Amino acid sequence: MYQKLWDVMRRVVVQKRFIHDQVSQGRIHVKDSQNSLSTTNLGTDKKDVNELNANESYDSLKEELADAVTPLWRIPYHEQLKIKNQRNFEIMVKLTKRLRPNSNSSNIICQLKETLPSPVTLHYRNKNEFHIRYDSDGRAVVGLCVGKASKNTLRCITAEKLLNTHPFHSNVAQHLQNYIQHQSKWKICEHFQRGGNWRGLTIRSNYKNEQMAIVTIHPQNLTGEEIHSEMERMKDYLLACPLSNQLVSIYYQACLHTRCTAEQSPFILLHGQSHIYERIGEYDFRISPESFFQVNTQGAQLLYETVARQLAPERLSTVVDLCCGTGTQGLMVARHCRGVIGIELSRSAVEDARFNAAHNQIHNAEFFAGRVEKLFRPLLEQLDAAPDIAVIVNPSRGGVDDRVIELLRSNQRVRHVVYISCQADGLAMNNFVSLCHRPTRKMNSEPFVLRKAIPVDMFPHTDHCELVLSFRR
Ligand SMILES: C[S@@+](CC[C@H](N)C(=O)[O-])C[C@H]1O[C@@H](n2cnc3c(N)ncnc32)[C@H](O)[C@@H]1O
Repeated sequence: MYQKLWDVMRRVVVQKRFIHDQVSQGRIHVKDSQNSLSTTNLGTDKKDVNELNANESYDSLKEELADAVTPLWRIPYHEQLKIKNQRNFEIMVKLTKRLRPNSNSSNIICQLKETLPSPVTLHYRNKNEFHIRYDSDGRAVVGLCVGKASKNTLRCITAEKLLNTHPFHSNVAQHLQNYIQHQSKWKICEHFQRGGNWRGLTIRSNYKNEQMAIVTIHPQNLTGEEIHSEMERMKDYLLACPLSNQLVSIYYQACLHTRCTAEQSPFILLHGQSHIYERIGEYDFRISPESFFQVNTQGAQLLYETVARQLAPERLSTVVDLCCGTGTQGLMVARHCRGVIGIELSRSAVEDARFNAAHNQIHNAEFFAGRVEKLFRPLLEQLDAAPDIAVIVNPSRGGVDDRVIELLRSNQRVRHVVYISCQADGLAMNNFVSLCHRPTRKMNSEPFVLRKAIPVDMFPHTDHCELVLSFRR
């Protein structure tokens, strides 16, 4: 049943038919898109979802967006977790087959725990990246896109009905949309060569519901002064809207490409604070406009606690946090070990990490900006006196370069690696295989053994899940 459900998630049309069948057979309980919920037995999120959906209706566009962005939204949360359990089991079967081609598929390579549920299932995203496009009537929409430009089916739909999106974020998007529709002389930039300026809006928020808005525009041929005066007008408009007291920071970025780093094109502060601050447990973390931060803060706390338990660094261990972002994970174990060293590509995230260490009075953590595939070797050479090195690896979806895995395997003082993957059946699986395969002529060092896999659900209603893998030797 869950295998079927998994396939269904990927194809929305089939999804609806399948879920209809399952419901009529009483196997699963789904939310009715026209009105609250169709059955009882809803587990932990029953009350929230009931409250949320009462008297609400979804038009077909909103439903299409919900199906694309949150493909499990019709299924109660405890059923979603079963789907994720099954999915993670399949990932472990795949990994087992790659490492032991002759093995029986019911015998997976390590202990697989049940998926840890997200502490919050509704409106959990602390960041949304909205697009700005025209609708079929030529009106500006600040929302999320579904469909494909190549097939001429691309549409931008407002996100206020999405279960994972905070109403405050949709609120700011709505205000900007009103501004563009009724006040601005600028057009929307849908294709760089065809002119137009408005491109996107990113909203970040924290536990206090304070928000940072980052508006992305294409400068085209406008002068700096023309850009700045339009941005000032937009800022004044947003600050005159209801709930604008929550908008503690407004930036814009004039960007010539699909995405620009701060080095390519600076983020210009129009209003308020330069950063927002998020709290996880007893720690406060500063976040810059472009730094990575886990999108579900309470889920992140669960993830970091899970990783810390698996890593269990000793007093004399040095913890190396590869792809450390703003330093969150490493800083949360720093008090339990000799020291923490983080490597991260984004300069602004590294500046945040250094600030975060000082701000939380952690004095045994250092952070370096650069690529792990370049910086990890010299770092290990500097650590030649460290008795024990425990490594956290938390890269983007593509995993880390082979050279990083070779270094982990060839350094005998690395006895423990905890790898966090948001797409364990993608390229990252090559990393897991390389850590564990038996010695070859190219990599003849002692392999790691995968001891435990713990899925942590950071993304309710979607088909994504983090997987924490604990490797030892
Ligand atoms: C999934 S995030 C994890 C960040 C951090 N561990 C956390 O929990 O917030 C992945 C991070 O890897 C960084 N990154 C991607 N490729 C990298 C590379 N080659 N070298 C160093 N960092 C990289 C990204 O900038 C991003 O901050």
